[in-house]
Amino acid sequence: MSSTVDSPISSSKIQIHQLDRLAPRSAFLLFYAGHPPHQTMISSLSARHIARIARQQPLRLFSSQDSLVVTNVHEESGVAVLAMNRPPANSLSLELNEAISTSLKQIESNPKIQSVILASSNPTIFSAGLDITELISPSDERLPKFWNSLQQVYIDLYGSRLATVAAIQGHAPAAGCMLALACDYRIMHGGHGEEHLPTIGFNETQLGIAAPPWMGQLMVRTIGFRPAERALALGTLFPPSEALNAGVVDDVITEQSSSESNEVLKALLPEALQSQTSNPVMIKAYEEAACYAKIPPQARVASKLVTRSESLKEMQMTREDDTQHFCGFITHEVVQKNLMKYVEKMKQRGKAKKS
Ligand SMILES: CCCCC/C=C\C/C=C\C/C=C/C(=O)SCCNC(=O)CCNC(=O)[C@H](O)C(C)(C)COP(=O)(O)OP(=O)(O)OC[C@H]1O[C@@H](n2cnc3c(N)ncnc32)[C@H](O)[C@@H]1OP(=O)(O)O
Repeated sequence: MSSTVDSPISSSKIQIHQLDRLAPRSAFLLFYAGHPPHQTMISSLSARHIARIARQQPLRLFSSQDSLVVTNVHEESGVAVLAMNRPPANSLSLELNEAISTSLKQIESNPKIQSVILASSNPTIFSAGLDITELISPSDERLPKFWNSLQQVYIDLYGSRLATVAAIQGHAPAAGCMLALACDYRIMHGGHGEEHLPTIGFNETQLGIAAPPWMGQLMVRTIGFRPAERALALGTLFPPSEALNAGVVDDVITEQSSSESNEVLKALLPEALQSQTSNPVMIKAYEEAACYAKIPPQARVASKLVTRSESLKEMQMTREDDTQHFCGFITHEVVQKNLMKYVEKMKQRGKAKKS
């Protein structure tokens, strides 16, 4: 038996072949059909259940509005998109970190996909870094779990078999910058006039904390020892042209979106990103991702291992110590005070902006 399901989140259709007999592979099947499912929702539905609903009515696998991450794959070009979707700022909570890791693994499990674009559904913020509210008066149970989920995102992105391209539409401070630096290629939007320049960098010292060694080393490996040493100490947030000069990003796009939407992007982008089909950062990110996807994968992955395996091994070896340091540091009275002050300032700024 074969049936077709219209998905409310895209115009494409999911072919369901003899779904009743494919119980353990149902999530896979849907994923291969171009609809990477939201992990928790899919795992709570049995294949039999899905097949029954599919015969009766359009199947709502997940709503793009309440998914922390939205994804889509384009098998023809071997490119996928994974976009963070946690309003208002894509700040990294435990749940967002887990969603990024899970979705990346799902995309990796499709052998037809060779590249992924890491993007944001927010046109002005790539990611605001760690969700600072996770750091204030945290519970003993959640804090290490939270930090572990961030370490895991780094390991998954930095060590991915996929070529990873960061489409940085807007701000990317601290752990937001880490996400971008863990990718293979970074394209940043040049901003809309001098007053609205997005920035990228490790600004931790400005918050009274220091980037952990693996994050600091990521910057060192990206821009070199001396510039990284200075940027880390000062907590420098680079505007686009400075980020390009320093090598924090590989490309800066200054042109405005055209009125014509790009046909491949229409097929590639998840619904939450359909407004970005004429966005020059997305277009460039797709071109770059498609270019990587054409390289023989074994050779591409082997070359990535040459530059990344040592630091990944080191990360695995020091992971537990890193978690202990982080939890000890964050729960220190002085650090807590600094963080509270910082959040207070952030809220005041938000209020002032709204009034
Ligand atoms: C050896 C021992 C090692 C120990 C290591 C110890 C610690 C290391 C720690 C960690 C490394 C990583 C750290 C981090 O990532 S900390 C987070 C750093 N991020 C920031 O400082 C960014 C703060 N945000 C901003 O600057 C701005 O919001 C922005 C991103 C530039 C966007 O500006 P914009 O004007 O467009 O938006 P708003 O400012 O109005 O923000 C919208 C909305 O989002 C809320 N928000 C923003 N950022 C965060 C955040 N990081 N966490 C939680 N919430 C955030 C903001 O409050 C607004 O909310 P509102 O309710 O007012 O709408």
